[in-house]
Order: sequence, then structure tokens, then C-alpha cells
Amino acid sequence: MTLQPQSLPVDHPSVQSGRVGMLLVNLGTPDAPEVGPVRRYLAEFLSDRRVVEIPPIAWQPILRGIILNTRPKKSAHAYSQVWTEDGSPLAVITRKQAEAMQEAFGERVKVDWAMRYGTPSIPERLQALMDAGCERILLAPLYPQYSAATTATVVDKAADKLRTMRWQPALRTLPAYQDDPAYIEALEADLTRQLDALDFQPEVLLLSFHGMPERTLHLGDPYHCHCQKTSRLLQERLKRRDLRIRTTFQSRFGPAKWLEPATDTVIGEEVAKGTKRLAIAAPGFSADCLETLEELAIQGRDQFLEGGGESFAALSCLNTSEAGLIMLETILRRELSGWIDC
Ligand SMILES: C=CC1=C(C)c2cc3[nH]c(cc4nc(cc5[nH]c(cc1n2)c(C)c5CCC(=O)O)C(CCC(=O)O)=C4C)c(C)c3C=C
Ligand SMILES: [Fe+2]
Ligand SMILES: [Fe+2]
Repeated sequence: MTLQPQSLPVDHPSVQSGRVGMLLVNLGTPDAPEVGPVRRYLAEFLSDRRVVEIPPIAWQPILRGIILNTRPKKSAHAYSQVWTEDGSPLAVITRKQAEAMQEAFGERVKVDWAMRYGTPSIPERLQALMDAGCERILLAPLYPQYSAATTATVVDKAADKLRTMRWQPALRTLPAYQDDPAYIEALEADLTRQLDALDFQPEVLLLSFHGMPERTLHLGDPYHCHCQKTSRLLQERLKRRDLRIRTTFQSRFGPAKWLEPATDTVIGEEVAKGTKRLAIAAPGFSADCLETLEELAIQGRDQFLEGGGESFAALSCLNTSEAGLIMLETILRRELSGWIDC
């Protein structure tokens, strides 16, 4: 007799038993746009060895002696410019994405959200899912492009929590989705909608991704390749001959060489060559945050208009747009195969 792999009927006990948990995770943000909370958040974030890959003996004195004494004031001011009544945009949007997924998946799945740095923390929310009876958990870092500094550190943090448990849940992780048709199509639909609604026609569209130190590329981090792939696939789908599209990297931090070309350098090049109408999108961010709302929409705009540009638009991230939520549900549902009746 030959044994064959079998797909389970939906009423099979292993499909039906136990509750399934889903934890949406994004980077993290301070609890308030003030120096103290920003310092605490930056201390945790910039002490992560996945983020700053300098041995702690050399890095911690620089971090504690210089960076945490200067940057929190500047960053708190930046956060205060984008803060909302409900809190930091990144946290507010991630919470709304989780609420929308709860609605989409119904009571078979308990959906929660967490931040890698700050609150609500990954260990706390994993415990809450366990306490609610979830024996199977899908951990979903909401980064379309994989990097060790984002995706991997979320899994590390969850593994730290699991390490302390006698009875662990089964854990699945959402893979990066940089070239997933559901993601590329969502970007195409949402950016087309936003571009068509502008009261001017941009000559140039920048696709601005968060930067990384260039050496991470040489060490084998796929982040740069993932960004380039997203950008190429999106350009192919957008098919806008009226637009010159350029891929750039923003948010440089520290003195090391980062991925290029830098978004601010390219804005400078465009104004210098006489571009008058420019739009920027940030397809690598699943939610608007400080880096899009302040760095692109405020600083980028100022730089472009002060340099001689005439019309500027910073387009929104997928956030809780219709296209964004359909995409999220599609990629999450796929990972629940065998756990719920998909
Ligand atoms: C989208 C992917 C991101 C990658 C890759 C990433 C790498 C990375 N970031 C820093 C340093 C900082 N990033 C900061 C903010 C920030 N970064 C991301 C995403 C990625 N970072 C987001 C979504 C945010 C916004 C958070 C928010 O609260 O809205 C900051 C803090 C803000 C500031 O003080 O300017 C720093 C610092 C490094 C060093 C790095 C790769 C090694
Ligand atoms: Fe960052
Ligand atoms: Fe920034």
C-alpha cells in the first residue's frame, strides 16, 4: 500500500480544535511626543544588535553618552508635528489594521497587534493570545521587504518569550511579501487612485524606501534586492508613461554609508534640473509614521518647494485603505491554511 499525503476535511479535529491567534507587528513608537518617552524608545530600539551591528562595548558609550542626550529632543519635536489625538500614527494605524482583520476573520481567529519596541510589547500580547486559548499563533511582521533589522528582530523577540514557556503555542511567521501579486496590485490600485485625485500632474514619482547601512547588503541581507524588486514590479504594473519613476532610500542614520541614492539627494537633483511637480510614495511602509509624515511630507515638501519646485504631494501608505486591507487579508489568510477553513 502506498501512503499518500492527505488534505484534511474542514471538520477534521486538527483543523477545528483550539483557537488561532494572529499578532500584527510593526516597528514601535514612543508613548508620547516628549523627550523622556522618546529617549526610552530610542534606547531600546538602538540597543538592538540587529539594528546597530556594532559591538556593545564600542556602541553603548556612544549611544548613552551622545545620541540619547541629543537626538530625543529633535525627534520629540518631529513626533509632535505628526502626533494625533489618538496617539502616534504608526500605533493608531496598526491598531486599526488589526481591528479590520478581526472583522475579516471572525471569531475563529483572535487578532491582536504589538510593537517591536515600546508598547504594546510582543511578549505581553503573545501571552494575552495564549491566555485567550490560542494554541496556534501567526506572527506577522508588517514589513513587505525582509531585513534582519526589522523582520528578523520581531521573530527574535517572540522566540525570547517562547523560551520562557513550558507549554508553547505553535508559531508560524508571515514571510516577506515584496513581490506578492496581492501587494503589488494593492500598491498599483491605491497609488493610481491617489495620483488621479491630485490637482496637478507630477512629472516625477519617487518610490522612497527606508534606508539601511550599505554593508548589510554585502553581508547578505536581501533588503536592498527586495526593495528593487518591489519597485520594478510596481513600475511595470503602473504603466505610466507620463511619469519618470525613481527608487530612493530615506532616513539615513549615523556616519556609515547607507543605501543610495538618498531621497533628499534626489529631491535636490530634481529641483536643480528644473522639475516643478513631484510626488513621493513610500511602498515599504505598511503604515504612515514619522518617516513618511514628517521626513517626506514636511521636510521633503519644504526642500522641494524652497528649492524652486511648484507642486508636491506625499502619497499615503496602504494603511487601512480598501486595497491595503484586501491585500493584508489575502496574505494572512494564505498563512492560516490548515489552521482554519480557508
Ligand atoms: C520599513 C522598514 C525599516 C527599516 C529597514 C528600518 C531600518 C533602520 N531604522 C533605523 C533608525 C531609525 N528608524 C526610525 C524610525 C522608523 N523606522 C521605521 C522602519 C524601518 N527602519 C519606521 C516605521 C519608523 C517610524 C517609527 C515611528 O514612530 O513612526 C528612527 C526613530 C525616529 C527618529 O529618531 O528619527 C530611527 C533612529 C536604523 C538604524 C535602521 C537600520 C539599521
Ligand atoms: Fe528606521
Ligand atoms: Fe527619520
